[in-house]
Amino acid sequence: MSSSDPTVQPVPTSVVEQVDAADVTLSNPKRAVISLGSNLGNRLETLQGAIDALEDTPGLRVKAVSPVYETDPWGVEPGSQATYFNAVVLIKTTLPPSSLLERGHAIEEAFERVRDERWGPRTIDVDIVAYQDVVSDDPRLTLPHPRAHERAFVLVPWNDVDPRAEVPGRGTVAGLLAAVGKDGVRVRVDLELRLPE
Ligand SMILES: Nc1ncnc2c1ncn2[C@@H]1O[C@H](COP(=O)(O)OP(=O)(O)OP(=O)(O)O)[C@@H](O)[C@H]1O
Ligand SMILES: Nc1nc2c(c(=O)[nH]1)N=C(CO)CN2
Repeated sequence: MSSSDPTVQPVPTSVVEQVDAADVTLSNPKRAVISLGSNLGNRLETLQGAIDALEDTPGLRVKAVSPVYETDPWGVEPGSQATYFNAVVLIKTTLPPSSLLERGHAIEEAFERVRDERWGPRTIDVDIVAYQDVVSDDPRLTLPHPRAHERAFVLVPWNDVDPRAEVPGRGTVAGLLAAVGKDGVRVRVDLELRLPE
């Protein structure tokens, strides 16, 4: 169609600007790091289900999945809860952080997670560990996750999938891991999570 076609209305500049802005967002996905944990029910199946649900999210692609770790429950009386399976996934997404958190909550609900006690047992926990280099102290979504830097069950699998990673404002994952140690975090080489196709 030629630009002189009299049936074509000119597109207002404001619309062109909006479409261009949306295109930039779509072609400019952001990196984020998600921690998954489960210590109730079929832990491996639930972790895989959460990964598949993340991949099924419009505007989100799972780029890497860590090995599975069996980990001692952190933050509670030793022996008071079953061990966790933990993993970390790297994603690229055009969703803003708030929508990513919402999606994480929806996945937790789909796996019938109940919230009755702090750090209580759960079928699935979906934590946003980091979103690009965003730093925010908003209690609804604190970035990076306020306890990620002290949790070996996050740092060990994160280091596997991105050995050069940094926790914004805290230092390198490798350095933090050297300080925290790997106690209570055991790789399960007999198990595997699939990267969705
Ligand atoms: N980075 C984050 N990732 C996930 N939730 C967050 C984050 N920052 C703040 N929150 C808020 O924390 C609230 C409680 O989250 P949740 O019940 O998963 O905590 P928890 O897993 O028991 O403990 P922890 O936060 O120590 O992992 C969520 O409703 C959410 O709004
Ligand atoms: N090992 C382990 N401990 C935890 C975990 C977890 O995923 N793994 N999650 C918690 C709350 O987010 C509290 N404690």
